[in-house]
Amino acid sequence: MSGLITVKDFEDRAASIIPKEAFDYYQSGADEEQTRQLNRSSYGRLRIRPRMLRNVANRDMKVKVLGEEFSMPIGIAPTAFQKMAHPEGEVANAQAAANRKVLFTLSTLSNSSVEEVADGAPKSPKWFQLYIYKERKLTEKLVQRVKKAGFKALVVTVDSPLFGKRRADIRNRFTLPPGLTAANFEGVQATLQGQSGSGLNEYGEQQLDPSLVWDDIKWLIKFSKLPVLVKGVLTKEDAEIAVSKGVSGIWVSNHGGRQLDSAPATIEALPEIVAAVGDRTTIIVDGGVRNGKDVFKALALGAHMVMIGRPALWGLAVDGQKGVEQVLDILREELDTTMALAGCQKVSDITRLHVLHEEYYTNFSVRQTETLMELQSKERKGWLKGIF
Ligand SMILES: Cc1cc2nc3c(=O)[nH]c(=O)nc-3n(C[C@H](O)[C@H](O)[C@H](O)COP(=O)(O)O)c2cc1C
Ligand SMILES: CCCCCCC(=O)C(=O)O
Repeated sequence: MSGLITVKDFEDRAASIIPKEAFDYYQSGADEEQTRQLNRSSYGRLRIRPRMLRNVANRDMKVKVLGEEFSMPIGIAPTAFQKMAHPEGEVANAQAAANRKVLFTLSTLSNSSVEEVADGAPKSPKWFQLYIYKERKLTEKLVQRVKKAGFKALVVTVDSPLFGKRRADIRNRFTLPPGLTAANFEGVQATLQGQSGSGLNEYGEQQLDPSLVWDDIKWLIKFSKLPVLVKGVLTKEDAEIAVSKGVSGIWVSNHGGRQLDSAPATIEALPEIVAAVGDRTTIIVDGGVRNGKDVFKALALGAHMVMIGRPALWGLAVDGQKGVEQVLDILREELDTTMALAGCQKVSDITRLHVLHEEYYTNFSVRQTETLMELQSKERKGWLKGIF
């Protein structure tokens, strides 16, 4: 597609293609959308400290996460109901990920079933995002199917005992368009009603289990025998508990600002989590990532992999599988440029010292000079006291 050179270009084009009700569902955050906006603006407050003369002639973005190699540290986060963006939905998104050798995560609430995605994109490196249902047998059956279909890990979303109030969905009485279902289920679990407000809120209250506690994660690890990551962690306390229960990774997320409004931006929450458990487990982050500089900043603050949610939906809406590939290519090229200009040849060259909060430059003081010196000795391990 010509003329589309940024993720924002894809978003604007998608807005003119997708029906309003679906675009509102994809775009919206909870309540006043403070957290959704903060996810973006917080990246803008971070500065990259570039290093010079580092021989960046040959650059390499490959990373290994949970033993699997990916072509770059950018993957696709789970988003529900992708056939509202394009008739090929999740299969096209997963195939784009396979073609670019990046991680794809399928939502429990997909319009294509786990089997359809596994058959349609057999080479896609894929994880499965799990919502735990009140009817536990339903979850158990689904996990068995996920394993059989070849998904490599489970990502349990822990920020959704119920769904945040997305005002546009309430006003639109959001429900799935005719012909689309939650394809992993049959019967009542496959449909959304939207009787008195948003069908999502009604469905969540009826179906999902709000009584979950950390021991349920232990149960899932034992029962599934798959690596389990927890998605939606925003504090070092929860990160510590998660690691003590045996998870294989922490996915720092505020659900794209769609759950608790006033929660911190994920790039603000990341440093305390990295400082607490970053040397013991895999750290993934998502939320507001829209260009290669954002990815670089998240890696500098200690993430091992950075995920995109809405940008893949915009790519899908604009041109199906090819559109997602183009969005991934834009981000890859931008990260590559950022690495070169910041003096990094490979991902492991990106260190904690490559990123500082704007206050370091705009509000310079002795205290902050000391902080920088402290940082120099700790490199990636420490988090920036007094600046965040
Ligand atoms: C339309 C939409 C649907 C989503 N569906 C799910 C879902 O089914 N499960 C889940 O864990 N997170 C879901 N998320 C959250 C994403 O996985 C991810 O955390 C978020 O989109 C990242 O922020 P970004 O969109 O700014 O990149 C959804 C987000 C959006 C925008
Ligand atoms: C329970 C039906 C709602 C699907 C929610 C998918 C999701 O996580 C979202 O943010 O939307």
